[in-house]
Amino acid sequence: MKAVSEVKQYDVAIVGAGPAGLAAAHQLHDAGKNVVVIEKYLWGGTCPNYGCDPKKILLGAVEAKEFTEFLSDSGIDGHVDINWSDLMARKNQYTDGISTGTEQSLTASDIDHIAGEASFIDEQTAVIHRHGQEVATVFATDWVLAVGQRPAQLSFPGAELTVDSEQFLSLPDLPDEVVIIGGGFVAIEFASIAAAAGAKVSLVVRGDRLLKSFDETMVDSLMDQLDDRGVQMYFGTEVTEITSADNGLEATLSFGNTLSAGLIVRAAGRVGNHDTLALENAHVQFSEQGILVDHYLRTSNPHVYAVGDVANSPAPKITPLASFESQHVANEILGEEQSISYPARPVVVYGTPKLAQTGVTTETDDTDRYTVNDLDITSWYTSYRQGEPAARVKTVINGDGQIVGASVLSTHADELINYLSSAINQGLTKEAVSQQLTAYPSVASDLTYFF
Ligand SMILES: Cc1cc2nc3c(=O)[nH]c(=O)nc-3n(C[C@H](O)[C@H](O)[C@H](O)COP(=O)(O)OP(=O)(O)OC[C@H]3O[C@@H](n4cnc5c(N)ncnc54)[C@H](O)[C@@H]3O)c2cc1C
Ligand SMILES: NC(=O)c1ccc[n+]([C@@H]2O[C@H](COP(=O)([O-])OP(=O)(O)OC[C@H]3O[C@@H](n4cnc5c(N)ncnc54)[C@H](O)[C@@H]3O)[C@@H](O)[C@H]2O)c1
Repeated sequence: MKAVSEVKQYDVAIVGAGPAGLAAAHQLHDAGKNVVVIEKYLWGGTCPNYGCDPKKILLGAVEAKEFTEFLSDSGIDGHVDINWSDLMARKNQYTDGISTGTEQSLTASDIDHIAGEASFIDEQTAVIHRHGQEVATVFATDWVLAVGQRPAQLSFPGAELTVDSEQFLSLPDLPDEVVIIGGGFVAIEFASIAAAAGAKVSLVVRGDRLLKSFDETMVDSLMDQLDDRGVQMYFGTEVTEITSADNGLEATLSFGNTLSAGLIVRAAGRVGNHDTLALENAHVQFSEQGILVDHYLRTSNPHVYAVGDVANSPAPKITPLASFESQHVANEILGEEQSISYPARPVVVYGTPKLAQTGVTTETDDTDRYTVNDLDITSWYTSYRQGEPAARVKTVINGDGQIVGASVLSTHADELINYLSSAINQGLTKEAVSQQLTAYPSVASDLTYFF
């Protein structure tokens, strides 16, 4: 076996300093464990550096513009434009300090951390490489793998001319014409931002609909809104080639026609970073969907757990779930043996408008157990006040009158879905919700009338 650097010994080694890795690191350290965190790129991971947070900063300007347009000729005169480079500067001002600040907070908390890429050499030992050099060897009693995902590559000729989500969120200029490949979260969020910022946006979607995990009728309502905002959608088609043209790029679609674009964004799903870890040396099994875990989030190696985006667990790959899984594993390492059970989880697509869902699907056809209410709330006070062009809520109520599921389409869907998730997790009936005191008029005061 190749000689390794001096072996550092820990109770727990955590690979990946995103929301998942950091949550476990702080919890285990606070409980007295000797912990190390290993990160190969930016401290803080995807969400604050090149995911959720920068995206929602861009959306801040989009919402301000939309709110102005909603009241155009109804109290607001004039036109608002998004200045992309100023907006990007504002975003950079936020993200530039994230990685350093996160590392500083590990130092301040006295948590050992190593910059570099971890790969296993046996069941409990990994070497850490930085810029091709071996910088450390780590042995730990337990390992938490929280290495996340990266954008999937595409393999047609010219695919290297596309940009991924991280590059989109740092674009110095936004071209006039943008093609986005994909029909999931990233594609819709970026289409909403680019269209509001003035680009002509085309979505190229391989399947026959957007957002397969959401209620189809709600997705149809979202599509109508995207259509009204000028987003062109091509379904059942793929990009088969991209070539450089005089003024930019040209994408050829599988049904033969071409789209010109200054920018082509690859938003065709994400793949796990487990392939960076030499998992075979640790006898940790994985599939294309990520690291295989049981109900305790344990891998095939009893010393190794996997959490967050890289775990092939049944949870959606979003930040709150990454932290939730991580806290669960930290509790297990601290001696609390319990299989994981997920509460109702709010999932939001930050488009224009936002689409959110939680709990039992509003597409349920189990009429013996559930009643589904479907309300167009566009004319309700909250939407009317802001001139919102479309708003809709669906709720699922069980036989005991408890709220068990919901879908919301609205500029306020991110807030409403939190209230609804909270009601579901507390087992509240519709009567109990109507007895809650809320400020009036407010988004929350509409809740009483949803059921
Ligand atoms: C564009 C975009 C927008 C998003 N928006 C939202 C949103 O609005 N809301 C939401 O809830 N979720 C959102 N997500 C998803 C969210 O970012 C992820 O669910 C979350 O970051 C997962 O956390 P994690 O810790 O599992 O992985 P990550 O945050 O990806 O962290 C994993 C870390 O591991 C590191 N790493 C990888 N391999 C190694 C190795 N071998 N050695 C050392 N380090 C390694 C990586 O560099 C990375 O820093 C978004 C994602 C994207 C891409
Ligand atoms: N608001 C949020 O919480 C948020 C935002 C962004 C991302 N995320 C997370 O990141 C994950 C990844 O997002 P995503 O949008 O990249 O993936 P996704 O899995 O949501 O969607 C991928 C889409 O690309 C399509 N596709 C795949 N290959 C294609 C091809 N060759 N041509 C055309 N279309 C193709 C798929 O049919 C699908 O519609 C999400 O599942 C979610 O977990 C969450």
